[in-house]
Amino acid sequence: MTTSQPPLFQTQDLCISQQNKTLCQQLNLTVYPGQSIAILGQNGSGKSTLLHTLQGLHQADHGEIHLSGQALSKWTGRGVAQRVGLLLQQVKDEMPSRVDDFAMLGRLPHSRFWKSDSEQDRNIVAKALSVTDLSGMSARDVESLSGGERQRLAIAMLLAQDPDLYLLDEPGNHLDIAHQISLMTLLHQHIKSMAKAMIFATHDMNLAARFADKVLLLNTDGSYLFGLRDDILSESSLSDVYGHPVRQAQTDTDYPVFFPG
Ligand SMILES: Nc1ncnc2c1ncn2[C@@H]1O[C@H](COP(=O)(O)OP(=O)(O)OP(=O)(O)O)[C@@H](O)[C@H]1O
Repeated sequence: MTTSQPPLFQTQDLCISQQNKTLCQQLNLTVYPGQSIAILGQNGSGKSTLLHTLQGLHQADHGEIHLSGQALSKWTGRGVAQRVGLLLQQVKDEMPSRVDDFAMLGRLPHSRFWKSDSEQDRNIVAKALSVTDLSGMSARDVESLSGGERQRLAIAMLLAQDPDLYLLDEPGNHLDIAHQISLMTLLHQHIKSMAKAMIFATHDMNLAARFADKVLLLNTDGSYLFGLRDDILSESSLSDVYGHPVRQAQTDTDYPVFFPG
């Protein structure tokens, strides 16, 4: 991780609400290339709404969002789609489509409408399907996939999109532990080696502890804690944010491990 480069992404005094319910007050986030940020908070605390706001899908009440030094509102939709990718928590019902054609949709922000898929596009999609363990299913219909396979396909499409900033809403949803760890490791290594960044919302304290450099704890009143993982994650801060006791396990891992008390 380097902080000598300019930030990839920044929010200044961001305030977000839904139907008059305050979700985020005066949020100041700075994300540098190579950084991984986890968002933790109770159900309904605003994790998904925040991710949607960071991609421009939800309008903030107040504050600024900057992507690569320019206000998000100044980028074209295509410019945002080339730079920011969002993994939704719930994938809407897909149209009937082959798995590889569906993953190819990730290349849309980079393609010219009068050109068909290039060999480079096809190679990128083939690689995305391979690393998500879907190569053997590329000719299958999306509708025939299991929940975990659909989640891997959504991640494959995102990898094909190749954004600078990955916004991931519950990336571990539906995944068995082997795929959870392998895909989070893959994304983590990818953003480190390619100077990209990711912000992921999760209910898994241990995915956050293992894969985040920084953590945002969102409280239900819109207040928050944000900082380096080891400054933020503790038995008391997690117990406070969840309203339930959380204990830290004694382990020899280089990341903390927590469990509900
Ligand atoms: N379109 C909407 N209209 C009205 N209220 C909404 C809408 N979308 C979200 N909300 C409300 O905003 C609050 C935050 O929702 P959000 O989905 O961002 O929370 P979350 O932290 O991601 O929750 P979870 O952990 O359950 O996924 C919730 O109270 C939710 O009911």
